[in-house]
Amino acid sequence: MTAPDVTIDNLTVAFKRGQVRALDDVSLRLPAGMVGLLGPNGAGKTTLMRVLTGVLRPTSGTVSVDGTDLTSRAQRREVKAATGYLPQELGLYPELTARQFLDYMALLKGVTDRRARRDRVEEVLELVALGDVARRKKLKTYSGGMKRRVGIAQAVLNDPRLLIVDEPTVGLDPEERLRFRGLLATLAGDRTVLLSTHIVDDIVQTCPNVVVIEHGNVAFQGAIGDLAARAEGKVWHVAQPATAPPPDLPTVTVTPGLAGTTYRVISSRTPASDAERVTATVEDGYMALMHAI
Ligand SMILES: Nc1ncnc2c1ncn2[C@@H]1O[C@H](COP(=O)(O)OP(=O)(O)OP(=O)(O)O)[C@@H](O)[C@H]1O
Repeated sequence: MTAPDVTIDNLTVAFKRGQVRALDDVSLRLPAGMVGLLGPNGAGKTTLMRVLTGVLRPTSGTVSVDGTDLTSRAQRREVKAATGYLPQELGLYPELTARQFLDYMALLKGVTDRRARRDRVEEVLELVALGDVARRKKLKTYSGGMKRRVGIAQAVLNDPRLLIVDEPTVGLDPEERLRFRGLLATLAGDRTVLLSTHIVDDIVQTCPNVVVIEHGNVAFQGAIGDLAARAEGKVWHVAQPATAPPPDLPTVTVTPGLAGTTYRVISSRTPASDAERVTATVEDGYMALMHAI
């Protein structure tokens, strides 16, 4: 497999007869490997993912994976083959085992040959490390992390070039979260995995590249280190003897201590005479971007 080429050009998605522009003339190039997708609520992330999975047709613009135009009705079959999707809420059938469920999903995806289906289901179960349990147990007995792994297994049944994963670690305990992150990184290889999440740490730990969407526009696309660099020189620790925050400055963290509270704030100017400048993180970069500082 060569590195996939995911290209989005001048993508606009309008709702309500054009009154709402969920995406407004968005152009992006998604490289192979893991790409984080960040943005505040209502920014347009879900709309972008729905277009990329072929569920939603854009108002204008083009999206292609290895030359397959995802917005074309004529290429529907190719679109299905090119993309895999793990939505936030994937309906699993509680009375089925993972294997039975995946067999059914493979059938829906057009694998009609029984033996081919069985082989592929075994492969993906192996890939997500669910082999043994899946043989015996019904899905209703699975933990959150195991269910998420079944979700990923169904999304990669067709070995897609572009895998889209929406808020996958919400509700997982810390250990399950780490395991799941590891699984996504393994799957990335030379495909593109687009990971949408509000958990910046998930992106910091797994994604070399990141896209930030705000109000339907691309606010940032590039290397994760460059997003952090966006805030370099503008991150301060301000200690307050009382618990009143420094006025009007975006606050990244608040750390209570014996001598008072320390606020981590973003500011292009020294916010207080005793403020200490500190190294910027990705979260700081995101905050600086959102507040146009
Ligand atoms: N079917 C629709 N009809 C009308 N407006 C819509 C529709 N779908 C999305 N929108 C609007 O488009 C904008 C972008 O929505 P979208 O769901 O893509 O945001 P999001 O970034 O995924 O948000 P969240 O993080 O909360 O899931 C919002 O203003 C939303 O209200």
